Amino acid sequence: MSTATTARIAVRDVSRHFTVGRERFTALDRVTLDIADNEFVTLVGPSGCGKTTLLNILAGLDHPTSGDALVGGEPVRGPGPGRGVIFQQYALFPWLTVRGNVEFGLRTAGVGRRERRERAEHFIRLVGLEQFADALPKTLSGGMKQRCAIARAYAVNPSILLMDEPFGALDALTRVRLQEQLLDTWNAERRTVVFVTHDVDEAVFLANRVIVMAARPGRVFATVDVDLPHPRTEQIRLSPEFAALRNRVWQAVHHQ
Ligand SMILES: Nc1ncnc2c1ncn2[C@@H]1O[C@H](COP(=O)(O)OP(=O)(O)OP(=O)(O)O)[C@@H](O)[C@H]1O
Repeated sequence: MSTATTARIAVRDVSRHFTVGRERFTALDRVTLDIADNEFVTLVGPSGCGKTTLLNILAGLDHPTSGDALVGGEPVRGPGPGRGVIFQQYALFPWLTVRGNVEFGLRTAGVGRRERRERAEHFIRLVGLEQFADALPKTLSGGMKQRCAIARAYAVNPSILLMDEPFGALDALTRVRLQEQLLDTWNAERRTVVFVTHDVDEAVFLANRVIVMAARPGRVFATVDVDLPHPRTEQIRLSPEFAALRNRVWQAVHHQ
């Protein structure tokens, strides 16, 4: 399978209104932003600022009321294989093993048996689940299920990964491990990643750029470039540079 080369995202003046009863509610108000090929961007902001709405629009699961969401210069009209989506709930098929889950998308894409097997093995190894390739989801921990979901999303070779609070339901330690593993995976096989989180530390640790959103109406409030080196180790997490960036993002989120 080839990887799409057009993973550039352009959001142009996107607004999204919802009508509830007689009330018209502005979930997104003229959001404009550009995300480059292979960039890792995190979206952070208070509850209700439109993070999920924006991600859904990029996924093609929702549409702007006005404005355009473009991927590789083309308007997003619906979901597509070039964009993999990972949600907070694991969304694995309970009757399929880890390998079966990772192979599933490849089968739908018409990939032959042998290549399917090879690609699944590769991504299962990349997320460190090789010992559990034949296990069913119910026998896995939350963190392992989420690693399986990441392997499954990666396997179909999307050029863009859209992740909505994927580690939100996990304990702090598992969360930190998965952040490191996600970055290892991203360093090994670059993708454009848009990652929604409530967690300021997570937003800074993962990103090349943090986009801070504000609510009522949902909009881009601030952008913070994260120039911390890779690999991002525990040492980086404990560094004064990390603390300074974290404080900037924290201020932007909490003193809007
Ligand atoms: N289908 C819908 N119908 C009506 N209102 C909606 C709908 N979807 C979202 N909204 C509203 O739009 C606003 C933005 O919601 P969204 O889920 O995008 O925010 P969020 O920043 O992801 O929030 P959270 O961090 O709590 O998940 C919220 O006020 C929400 O109530």
